[in-house]
Amino acid sequence: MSNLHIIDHPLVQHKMAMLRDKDLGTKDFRDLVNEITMFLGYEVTRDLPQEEVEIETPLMKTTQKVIAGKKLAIAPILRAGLGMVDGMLMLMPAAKVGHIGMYRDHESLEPQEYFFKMPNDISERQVIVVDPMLATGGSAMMAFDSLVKRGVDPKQIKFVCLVSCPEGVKALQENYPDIEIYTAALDEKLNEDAYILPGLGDAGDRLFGTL
Ligand SMILES: O=P(O)(O)OC[C@H]1O[C@H](OP(=O)(O)OP(=O)(O)O)[C@H](O)[C@@H]1O
Ligand SMILES: O=c1cc[nH]c(=O)[nH]1
Ligand SMILES: [Mg+2]
Repeated sequence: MSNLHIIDHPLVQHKMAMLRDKDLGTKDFRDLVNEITMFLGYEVTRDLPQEEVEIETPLMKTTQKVIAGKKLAIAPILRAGLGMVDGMLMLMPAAKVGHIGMYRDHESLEPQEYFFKMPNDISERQVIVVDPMLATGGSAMMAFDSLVKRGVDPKQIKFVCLVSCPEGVKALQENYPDIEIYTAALDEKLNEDAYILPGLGDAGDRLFGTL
C-alpha cells in the first residue's frame, strides 16, 4: 500500500487554489496555511488509538471512544513549518512542539541544520513533522535522521506538507518507506533551482513577508 496520502477534499483544493495565487498577501497566506493544515491534521490523526470510557449524559449512562492517551509531538521544520503549528495545535492542544531549524543552501541545495530542540521524551512520542514544501526531500530526510538519532522509531513519524512533487516523494519512499506522507497536492516537477512547479514559490518568504 502506498504511504502517500493526497487530501483531495474540495475545501482543501479550493483553499490551495487561493494559496498558490502570487497576489495573495502575507496575512491571508498565513491564515490559509493554518486552515489547510487543520484539514491535513484531521487525516493524519485518523488512526490514533482509541479506548472506551464510561460517561453519563443528562439522560443515561453510556460509553464513548476517546483518544487513548497517545503522546504526540508536532515538529515544524523552520521557518516555513512554523506556519503549520497553530493549525495542528487547534486539533491537538496538548501536543508538545519540538523545533527543527533548517535552511536549504542556495548553491548546493543541501539542507543545513541550525537548531534542534525536542521534548525530553521524544523517543516515546508519535512525531508529526510539518513543512509546507517537499521539494528534493533533503530537508525532510535530514529532519527524520535527527529524530531517529534521538531514538524515535521511523514508524512513529508522520510527515505533513502542503505541496509535494514526484522527486521528493520518491526520495522519502526510498529512504524512509515506513513514514506516511500527507499532502494537499502532488505537483508536476522541480525546476532547475529545485523549486516546485507549479508550486507556490518560497513558502517561508511568503509566510513571513521576506520576499
Ligand atoms: O525538500 P527540499 O529540497 O529540502 O526543500 C524543501 C525545504 O525548502 C524550504 O525551506 P527553506 O530552505 O526555504 O527555508 P525557510 O523555511 O527558512 O524559508 C521548505 O520550507 C523546506 O524546508
Ligand atoms: O518550491 C519550493 C521549494 C522549496 N522551498 C520552497 O519554499 N518552495
Ligand atoms: Mg524558504
